[in-house]
Amino acid sequence: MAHTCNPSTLGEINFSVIGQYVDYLVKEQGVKNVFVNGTTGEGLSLSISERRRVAEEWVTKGRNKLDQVVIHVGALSLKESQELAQHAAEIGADGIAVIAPFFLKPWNKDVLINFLKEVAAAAPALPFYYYHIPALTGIKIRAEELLDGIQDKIPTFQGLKFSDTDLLDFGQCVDQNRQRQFAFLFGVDEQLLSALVMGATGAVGSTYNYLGKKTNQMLEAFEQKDFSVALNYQSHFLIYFSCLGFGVSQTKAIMTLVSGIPMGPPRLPLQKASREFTDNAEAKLKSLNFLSFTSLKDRNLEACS
Ligand SMILES: CC(=O)N[C@H](C=O)[C@@H](O)[C@H](O)[C@H](O)CO
Ligand SMILES: CC(=O)C(=O)O
Repeated sequence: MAHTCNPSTLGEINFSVIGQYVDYLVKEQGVKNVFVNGTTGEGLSLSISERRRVAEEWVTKGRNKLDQVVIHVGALSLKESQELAQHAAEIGADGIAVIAPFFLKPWNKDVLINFLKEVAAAAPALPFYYYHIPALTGIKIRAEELLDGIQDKIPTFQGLKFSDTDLLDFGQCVDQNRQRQFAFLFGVDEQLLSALVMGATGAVGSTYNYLGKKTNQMLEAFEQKDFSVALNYQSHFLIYFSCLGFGVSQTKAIMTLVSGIPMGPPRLPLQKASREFTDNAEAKLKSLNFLSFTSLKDRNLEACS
């Protein structure tokens, strides 16, 4: 996530909370891998210099605490994407991820691969992940098709972050690459259990910021083949939380309530979650015994220093 800390409409980034955020994820949520400057972090709404600084902060503060820091370096400009990829390598990140460029669009698989290949080549020693998120990019090229022969073009290809509800496509990606050691990271948190059944090897998502511990319990139950317990986690928490709303603004508000770390509002064109949403979320979280910080809401959401 980016920590945009207002009063101004620009939503400046509050870099100073990143260290605290790392500690919270590791100690309170049992989350030791982070995906920086993606959707939740509003990576595409940040300037290149902001993206560089956020990445540096996560890598620095995460040293000896986090296992992996993967930086999303996708951009509309190939040149900017390459600059960010090279930067990620220089600062010692563990991997890079890229979405499809979404204004002037790659119209088929080969064109998309050509773009990704040029970005990957700017960081030839870093594992490369394709970030498939068609609902936001508008690029509907199936992941299964994209993966076919991808290592010939992108030798550093390491895996996929699959943020789409098409479990058939996801299952085919897994099935057709069985011999390869790819990471199949699933990104629709509400469907994670189904994706595990289809062969997901991990998950990347916004809700793990505050549901990391619960999700780890679900993964554990799945591992133990205790499917009714796993299903209970999936339905109880994620379906419950989806009533609250899962947009980027809402995630920041929920995360502030749950963690006590001021995430601040998002940057335009996103808008801060409404007061009504926050009050409702606070009441629901309280009823679930989710809040360790019950009376800090106003301070956390409004005041940032
Ligand atoms: C569109 C979006 O933000 N997708 C995230 C990951 O990619 C997910 O983690 C969702 O936020 C999550 O599944 C809640 O809908
Ligand atoms: C949630 C997620 O995966 C992202 O922020 O990109």
